[in-house]
Amino acid sequence: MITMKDIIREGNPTLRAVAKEVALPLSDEDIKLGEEMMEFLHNSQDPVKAEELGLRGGVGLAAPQLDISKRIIAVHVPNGDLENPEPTLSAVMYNPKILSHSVQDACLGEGEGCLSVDREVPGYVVRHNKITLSYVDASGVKQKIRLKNYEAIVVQHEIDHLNGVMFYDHINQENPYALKDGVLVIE
Ligand SMILES: Cc1nc(NNC(=O)[C@H](CC2CCCC2)CN(O)CO)c(F)c(N2CCN3CCOC[C@@H]3C2)n1
Ligand code: NI
Repeated sequence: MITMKDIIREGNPTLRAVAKEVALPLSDEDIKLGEEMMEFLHNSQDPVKAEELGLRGGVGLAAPQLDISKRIIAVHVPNGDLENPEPTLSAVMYNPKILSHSVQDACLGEGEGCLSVDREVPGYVVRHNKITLSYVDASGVKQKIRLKNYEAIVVQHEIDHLNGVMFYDHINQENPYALKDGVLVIE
């Protein structure tokens, strides 16, 4: 089971490497890894388990954060409306690829954090508001989906990890809260 000790922190060169595509058909090992990554997200969002296991909350995780330089991400984005238990997006994605994106940009009003970064880095992380994404799912089926707003932000943060990009690479050094016209701030 994945816990915080398995997550590498900034300074580890794997976080700055470009991860390799996984071979198809998916190996049992890669399928098992994806399952463990998703289990981590579920545990991290369960107050009792997160407390028990000392987990920081997570809505996404990328294999390089486990020192595994493979193009695998897991995302589990709960529904904003806590009454509705259905997550808005829950998937393990192999070889995810952004095919196209909106001109419109967006950022989280709260900024971003990262399980591999043990410090607050304030500022807006400007990303694409909408993306069209292809990936291979855990059953080995090629998927093509469109995401927007919060779900699109989460997936872009994870895909950045596959390319050695950290969220703070996007923050404007002069003025971390500088915003060009038309950037959607997602609260
Ligand atoms: C936005 C948010 N980021 C949390 N952490 N950071 C992460 O997930 C990093 C990835 C996210 C940072 C910004 C975009 C992607 C992990 N990253 O480093 C992987 O590369 C949260 F934990 C969180 N939520 C809201 C939903 N809540 C449901 C109940 O359980 C607690 C949970 C907390 N929202
Ligand atoms: Ni991260």
